[in-house]
Parts: sequence; C-alpha cells; structure tokens
Amino acid sequence: MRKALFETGATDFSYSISMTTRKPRKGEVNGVDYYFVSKEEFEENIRNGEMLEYAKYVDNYYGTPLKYVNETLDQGKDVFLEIEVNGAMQVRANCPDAVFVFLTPPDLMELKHRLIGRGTDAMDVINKRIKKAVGEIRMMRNYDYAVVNDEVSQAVERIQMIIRSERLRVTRVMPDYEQMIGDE
Ligand SMILES: Nc1ncnc2c1ncn2[C@@H]1O[C@H](COP(=O)(O)OP(=O)(O)OP(=O)(O)O)[C@@H](O)[C@H]1O
Ligand SMILES: Nc1nc2c(ncn2[C@@H]2O[C@H](COP(=O)(O)O)[C@@H](O)[C@H]2O)c(=O)[nH]1
Repeated sequence: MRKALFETGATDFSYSISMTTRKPRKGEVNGVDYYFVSKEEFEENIRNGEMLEYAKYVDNYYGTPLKYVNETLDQGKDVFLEIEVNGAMQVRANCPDAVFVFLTPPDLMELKHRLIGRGTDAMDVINKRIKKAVGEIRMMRNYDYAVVNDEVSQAVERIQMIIRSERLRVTRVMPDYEQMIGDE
C-alpha cells in the first residue's frame, strides 16, 4: 500500500522505513523496503531507546526507528507509518497527534488468496498471518478510520481523503491563526 500511495505522486508526506529481522523477499531492497537487520542488532536498538515502537509479528521483529520520524516531524512534514496493531497502539500512547487508519482486506478468504498469489510465504506462514489478521481486525475499534482494501486505487483514494480531511481539523489550523491574532 505504501508503494501504491507513493506511486500516486503523493510526496507531501514522508514514508518511514521500518527495521525488521525478517529475510528480504525477492525484489526487496535494504534501505528501501526495510532495513533488514539481525535479531542482535534489532535488540540493541531497543536497548538503546532508538525505536519509536516495535513488535513481534509472525516470529520476526518489526519496528520504527525514532530518529527519522523525529527529524521529519521537526521539518514540519507528516510521516506515514505502515505498521501492525501492537506497534500502532504504542504510537497511540506516545504521539497524541497521530491519526490511525486500519487497512483491512475485504474478507479473510481474499487475504488468503492474495498471500498465496504473492508466492513468497510457506503455507504455515500464510496460516499464521491469517490467524494474526483475525486478532488484528478485533483491534480495529481502537483506530480512527477503517479503509477496505478492495481495489488498490480506491483504497489509496480513501487514504488520501483521510489525510486531506485531517489536515483541515481546527486543532491543526488554529495555531497559525493564534499566532496571527495573538493573545486577547
Ligand atoms: N487491493 C488489492 N487487490 C489485489 N491484490 C492486493 C491488494 N492489496 C494487496 N494485494 C496483494 O496481496 C498481497 C498481500 O498484501 P499485503 O497488503 O498484505 O502485503 P504488503 O503490501 O506486503 O503489506 P504487508 O506489509 O501488510 O504484508 C500482496 O501480494 C499484494 O500485492
Ligand atoms: N509494529 C510494526 N509493524 C510493522 C513495521 N513495518 C511493517 N510492519 C508490519 O508487519 C507486518 C508484516 O509485514 P511484511 O512486510 O512482513 O508483510 C505488516 O502488518 C506490516 O504492516 C514496523 O516498523 N513496526
């Protein structure tokens, strides 16, 4: 989805590259799709307080390095994270300003077909991912928006709509005017 959004030319926000201990899939590039690291390196990053959030997902660590997110936010840019639910709830606890979009497949059979079609995972991994997806769907209630990923182009459009609307929230626009009009 990150790739699909990026391909629309939506460059007014920045994409965080996650760190993972998962092995690269065919075609995935280190530093583009993920930072692929060893378990030891990942755990050292956790110990050093360098992760905004992290979680284990189907036997591997995944996490968001803090440095890039902070630097990008400091430049006044939004950052887009594509992460699973446990990590998202850590961000929820630490970043009150963040917006949470739950991207969901139309149904679990379709998800299974897609994962089989991708041809990158063994059947036991696919089954673990489906089981995980059931638990994740239960977590949807903790999110702000739900986007059904039926057609990629439509899902991208829905996400863009959310981003545009969120930027129009009074709480985000008002600070500029407060500066302009000063205190009473
Ligand atoms: N709307 C869609 N229609 C058809 N195929 C899709 C759609 N969305 C995703 N897929 C395909 O389904 C497979 C799994 O998608 P999924 O989104 O889970 O993978 P992903 O983009 O690698 O993200 P994740 O990191 O969440 O696994 C991929 O091969 C992806 O290309
Ligand atoms: N908590 C985090 N989850 C992440 C991060 N980067 C990706 N993910 C999620 O992991 C699963 C599996 O990804 P895959 O590439 O192996 O298919 C998926 O739900 C991703 O969204 C992260 O930095 N933190």
